[in-house]
Amino acid sequence: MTAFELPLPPVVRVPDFLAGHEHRALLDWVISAKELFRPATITHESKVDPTRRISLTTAKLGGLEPMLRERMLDALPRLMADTGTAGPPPTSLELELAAHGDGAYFRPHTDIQVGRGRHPVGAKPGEDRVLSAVYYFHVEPKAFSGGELRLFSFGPTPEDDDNDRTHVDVEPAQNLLVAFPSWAPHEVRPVSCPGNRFEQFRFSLNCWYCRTLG
Ligand SMILES: O=C(O)CCC(=O)C(=O)O
Ligand SMILES: [Fe+2]
Repeated sequence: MTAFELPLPPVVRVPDFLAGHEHRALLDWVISAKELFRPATITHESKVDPTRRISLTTAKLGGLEPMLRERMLDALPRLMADTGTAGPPPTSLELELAAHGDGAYFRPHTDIQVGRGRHPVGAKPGEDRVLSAVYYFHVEPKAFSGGELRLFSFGPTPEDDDNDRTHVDVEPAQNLLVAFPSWAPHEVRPVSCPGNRFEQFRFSLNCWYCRTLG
């Protein structure tokens, strides 16, 4: 039973984000670029820690990078408005591809450091992440289950499964863009992908909109 209904961070969903041919080109490219993916490190720590995160990532987007940057910049005014993000617009973008296979997950975390001893973790020196956006795509028929993006209510980042903590789950649906403030605690729920074939993984494009914070 949920003891308290705590406020959730704002989350924006943009269905059918890319045009059909753009979505297909990205999927084809990622499948062909399997060798570029490496075990993911924890956000701005250079170590791989499978107790906290199991997934594959690459910052290499090939020839699709200019198109993807343009789409993400086009979406920015709507994402800022709908998440209630005030202040000057972000000054740079950080892009990364992720592939979650069988048994993959990313335990609860925030995409920027918060609290004592924090330092900026944005794309350029001094910049911080302001908004986090994730674009989901996969082959049809979909071969994985789970992998929901779980956003938690305000409060400390949960250490472990905390079923009492108010949360909202977003299904990583085909061609969906989701955005939320980078300070919001969230996780990727465990993925099941029988056969563990790379082309059937849960694919995503992570985008962080960055600027210096006052
Ligand atoms: O793939 C997702 O749904 C979120 C990924 C994430 O939280 C991250 O890479 O920081
Ligand atoms: Fe994250």
